[in-house]
Amino acid sequence: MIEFQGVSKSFWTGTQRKVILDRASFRVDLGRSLGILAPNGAGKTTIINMMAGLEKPDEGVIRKTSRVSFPLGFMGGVNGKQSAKENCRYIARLYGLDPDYVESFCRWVCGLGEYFDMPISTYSSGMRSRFSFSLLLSIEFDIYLIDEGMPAASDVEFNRKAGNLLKERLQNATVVIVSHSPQTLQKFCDSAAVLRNGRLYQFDTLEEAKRLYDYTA
Ligand SMILES: Nc1ncnc2c1ncn2[C@@H]1O[C@H](COP(=O)(O)OP(=O)(O)OP(=O)(O)O)[C@@H](O)[C@H]1O
Repeated sequence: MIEFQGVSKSFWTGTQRKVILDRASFRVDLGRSLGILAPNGAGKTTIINMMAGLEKPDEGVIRKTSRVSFPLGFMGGVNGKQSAKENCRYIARLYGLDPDYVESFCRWVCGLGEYFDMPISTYSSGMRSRFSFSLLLSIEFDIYLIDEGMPAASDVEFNRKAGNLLKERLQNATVVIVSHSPQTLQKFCDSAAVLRNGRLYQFDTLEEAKRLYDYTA
């Protein structure tokens, strides 16, 4: 479970305050995947980062009682001077997992060939996405955080393999996915919310969320 209690977050732009959340309270329960709809710049990435613990609220409390993933595509914990092999073995140790297992799983999923043993700084953005996706899938979390705005991998074979693995993983896990597109959320979510004017409006169905989203778009 992830619970936001009276959480506020805003940024000062130099001329005005950009409000992302204004004393918002909501929770994400295990087994009930949540899709958050919001237009560009509304604060989707900021909310995902707060759930991951990468960004702090200005006020309020964020409580977590489950294993929550880093956001899909997050490369902050990866050392660009080292190879995918070295990085995934290191991260496996941080999570108390078997480095041999994590290495062979990632090597198989991301399909980078000899680049898996070369420094990450030599990868294209698509190759980085493939590596970070495989790393996320190699670790079992209760709640997976997905920001649809992150750079995507364009390799068809990889997308098929990773998509199937993600679907399998989500049978026993919960996902929080943020997107500006209702179609993306349809595939994953049991409930939906709309982020608007600092508030998160939660709905039982995506249809209801879409109505508010379309109305305010
Ligand atoms: N550190 C910061 N300082 C100032 N403004 C920021 C900062 N981080 C984010 N913002 C602003 O807060 C708003 C929300 O940013 P965020 O990246 O969370 O939006 P988003 O909904 O994910 O956008 P997109 O759909 O374009 O990915 C934007 O207007 C952004 O410019």
